[in-house]
This record gives sequence, structure tokens and C-alpha cells, in this order.
Amino acid sequence: MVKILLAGFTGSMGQKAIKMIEDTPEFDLVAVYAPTADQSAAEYGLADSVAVFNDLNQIDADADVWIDFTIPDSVYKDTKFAIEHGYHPVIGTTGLTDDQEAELIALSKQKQLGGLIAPNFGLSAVLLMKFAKEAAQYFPDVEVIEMHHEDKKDAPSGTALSTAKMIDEVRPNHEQGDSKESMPGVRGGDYHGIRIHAVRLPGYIAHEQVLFGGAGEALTIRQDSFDRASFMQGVKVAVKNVKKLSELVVGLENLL
Ligand SMILES: NC(=O)C1=CN([C@@H]2O[C@H](COP(=O)(O)OP(=O)(O)OC[C@H]3O[C@@H](n4cnc5c(N)ncnc54)[C@H](OP(=O)(O)O)[C@@H]3O)[C@@H](O)[C@H]2O)C=CC1
Ligand SMILES: O=C(O)C1=N[C@H](C(=O)O)C[C@H](O)C1
Repeated sequence: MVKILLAGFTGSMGQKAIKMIEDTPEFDLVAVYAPTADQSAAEYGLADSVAVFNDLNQIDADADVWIDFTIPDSVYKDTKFAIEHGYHPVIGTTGLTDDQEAELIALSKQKQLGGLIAPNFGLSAVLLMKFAKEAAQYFPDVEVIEMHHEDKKDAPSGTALSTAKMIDEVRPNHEQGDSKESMPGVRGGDYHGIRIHAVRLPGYIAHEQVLFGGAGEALTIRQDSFDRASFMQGVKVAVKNVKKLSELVVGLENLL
């Protein structure tokens, strides 16, 4: 049995994660955390045995794994807290900087505690990133478009940034054509010369396109998450296997 603490349980992903945990016989939800939580477990529709926390520093649950779907502003301190208290972190929340990520990895090594940071738990997105990295070796001219629901707090998405980083690792040294902007920002964000465009619209959930252009041809790789259920198989795999790791790693592909 894997005992789970879920941070961000009141949110869209948190609610999907509760269902996934309840539907998985070998998982046991022992505690939940959200800053505004002010009701009992039963009032949230949870078993009486689930401890409800609204203050990070009060958390003392007997859990194995810490699942985090919170907000970019809290993910660093949540993950640090989890590692320091011996909970294996499974982090879906976006927004960690490279320096924060490096610091957390170093801390996990010091504690010899396995954990996972996954910019995207969806298989279609994991494959998109893998295929984009392969294609970039042959098509150095590339732009990324990510499209998300209107409530998304951060831009670019963690997945788009991760895609750009993976492309940047293999892309041959290259000057991509660019236009002078007559309207600031119209060419999107710039990660090491890779343009990233973020779209926010009602009706969307999470989608990404990577566009490659070459002489007389183009390649477009696209993935769509039409429902947040698409992320849950990946979260499940992570929770089941995270204990096998001896440090914090980045990317679900490390556990597939
Ligand atoms: N890796 C992946 O595959 C995926 C990652 N995500 C990421 O997961 C995160 C959550 O997304 P989503 O569920 O849509 O967001 P929501 O806004 O729906 O939920 C946010 C949750 O975070 C909690 N929260 C707010 N402030 C804090 C704080 N200071 N400390 C701790 N918790 C806090 C909220 O609690 P309260 O109700 O008390 O305010 C709520 O439970 C985002 O970063 C998103 O990008 C999303 C989908 C897939
Ligand atoms: O906020 C979301 O919804 C999502 N966030 C993650 C990201 O920023 O990449 C993963 C997925 O795109 C959904």
C-alpha cells in the first residue's frame, strides 16, 4: 500500500488525483493540503481517516509520497518541505526555476530520496517532446505554440519550456530568421532563439504544437489533452515507482 499526501487537493488537478487514488486499490490517501481548506474530510467527501491540512508547517502525516498540484509560487517550498520530511515528491506543479530545480535535486541526493518532477504526465506530451527532440536534429528552424485553459496561472507552460530545452540540447548552432516587431511581443517569448507562443482560451485544456520548417517542407507535431484524466495514468506510474529512484529526476520518461 502506498500512503499518499496530496497538496492542492481543492484544485482541478487535485480533484482528478483524488478520484485516481480512490480508484487504485494499492493507493491510500492519508492526507490532503490546501491553504484555504477549512472543512473536515467528510465535508470534502473524503474518508474520515484523511487528515486535512491548511498550513504547510503543521503537516506531520505518515505518508510515503507527496503529490503536488499547487501553484508556481508554492512549488519550491512544498517540494523542499517534502524532501526534508522524507516524503517522495511527485511534482506536477510548474514554475520551478533551473536554480531551484538544481537545489532540490542536490537536497534529494543528500537525503537519498527518490522523487519526480514531471512537466507533463500525459503520454502524448511526453512523446511529443521526444519526437520534437529527434526532429530538431534535422530541422533546426522551429517554433512552439502552447494552448491552455484561461485559468492557467503561468506562461509559457512547463511543457513548452521543457520542449524548448530538449530541442536546444540537440539543435545545431543556428540563426533563425526573425522579423522586427512593430507590436511588442508579437513574435512570442524567446528561449535561446526558440520562439514560444502561449494561447489562453476558454474551452481549451492543454495542447501543444511544435512547428518545424525546412526548404519547401514543414513538419508539425501536435498533442492534445482534452481531459485532465489524460494526466492520471502518468501520475499513477510515478507514485508506484518513485521509491525505486534514489534522487529527484525530471521527466516522466525516466519512469516509463
Ligand atoms: N505536470 C502535469 O502533467 C500537469 C501539471 N499541471 C500543473 O499543476 C498545477 C495546478 O494546476 P490546477 O489544478 O489546474 O490549478 P488550480 O488553480 O485548479 O489548483 C491550485 C491548487 O493549489 C492550491 N494553492 C493555492 N495557493 C497555494 C499555496 N500558496 N500553497 C499551496 N497550495 C496552494 C489551491 O488551493 P486553494 O483552493 O486553497 O486556493 C488549489 O488546491 C499548475 O502548476 C499546472 O500547471 C496541471 C496539469 C497537468
Ligand atoms: O496548467 C495546466 O493545465 C497544465 N500545466 C502543465 C504545463 O504547464 O505544461 C501541463 C499541462 O500542459 C497542463
